[in-house]
Amino acid sequence: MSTSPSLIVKLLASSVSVANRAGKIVRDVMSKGELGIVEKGKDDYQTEADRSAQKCIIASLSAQYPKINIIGEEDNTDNDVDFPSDWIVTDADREVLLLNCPDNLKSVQEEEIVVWVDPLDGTAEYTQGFLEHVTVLIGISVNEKPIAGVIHQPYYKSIVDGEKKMGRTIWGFQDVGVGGFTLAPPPDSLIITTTRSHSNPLVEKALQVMDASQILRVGGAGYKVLQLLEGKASVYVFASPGCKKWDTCGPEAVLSAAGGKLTDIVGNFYKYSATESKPNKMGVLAAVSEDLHKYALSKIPQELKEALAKK
Ligand SMILES: Nc1ncnc2c1ncn2[C@@H]1O[C@H](COP(=O)(O)O)[C@@H](O)[C@H]1OP(=O)(O)O
Ligand SMILES: [Mg+2]
Ligand SMILES: [Mg+2]
Ligand SMILES: [Mg+2]
Repeated sequence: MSTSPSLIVKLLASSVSVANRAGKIVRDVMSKGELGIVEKGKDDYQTEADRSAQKCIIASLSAQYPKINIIGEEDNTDNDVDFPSDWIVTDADREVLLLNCPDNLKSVQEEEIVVWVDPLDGTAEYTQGFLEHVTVLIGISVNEKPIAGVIHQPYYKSIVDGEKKMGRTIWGFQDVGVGGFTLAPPPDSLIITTTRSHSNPLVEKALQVMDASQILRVGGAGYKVLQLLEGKASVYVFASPGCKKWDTCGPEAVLSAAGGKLTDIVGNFYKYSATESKPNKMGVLAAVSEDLHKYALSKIPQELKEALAKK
């Protein structure tokens, strides 16, 4: 007997489709060459791609799910100003629509959902030409927890049925699994992934204590979590307050659906209700397995935890 998909399954399927569209906007702005860079703060930029992709995502999801609380990174996006009608996406990914919803999420109502949107994660890298690091992030949370999420990579190149394809969309769903890529085991030696554009002495201290065989410095929270999922890195360490809820909600949902764990640097989970403060003040510690997360956490000295708490 077939039943109609639950609200959460539909929302995840819509998020996959709209992330694809937002990714095309990100590529189109870059090919036009007019980035329209605005400096929001120190080492903190916004481009026309961030603004437009956010309009596309929020307008599309709020048209279909009017009672969901959707929180996007960019706050000066003139949502009322006209934009192309093809930015409103009402398609839903067909494969995701076929997923079975876990019993505990079957009756979730729109009012109980908070969606965190990072229309372009890795803006610094986008403006500097490190396009592979760029992702579009959509995180779906219920009862403060990320339960499903999407990481779209607009510049991922592949060949599908003999044709070149640009972009891929990875999704994760609690108790269901992940899709859109092939999950790989962690590397044999300890490889850390961390920031390339927001480092400081505390970030460097946390890297030193890990005794890693290699440190990868790449942009974006989404891309670093992808590196964990694809076996390119073992642990993601960022002992600094710069990330916010929209940076981690989607990636955390995908990582935990794959059996991994993302917390702050002292091992506490972040909470994703709409009333939570936006900054992830205590940094990020993530790994593709509980064991690796535990190991990395055991390496962080007490002084470092205290120094970050004082920031
Ligand atoms: N100091 C900061 N100011 C603004 N955003 C930050 C800062 N540190 C981190 N971020 C956000 O977290 C993401 C991951 O950080 P990093 O690449 O440094 O590891 C960044 O791409 C950026 O998201 P965004 O590009 O969406 O603004
Ligand atoms: Mg930003
Ligand atoms: Mg971001
Ligand atoms: Mg962003």
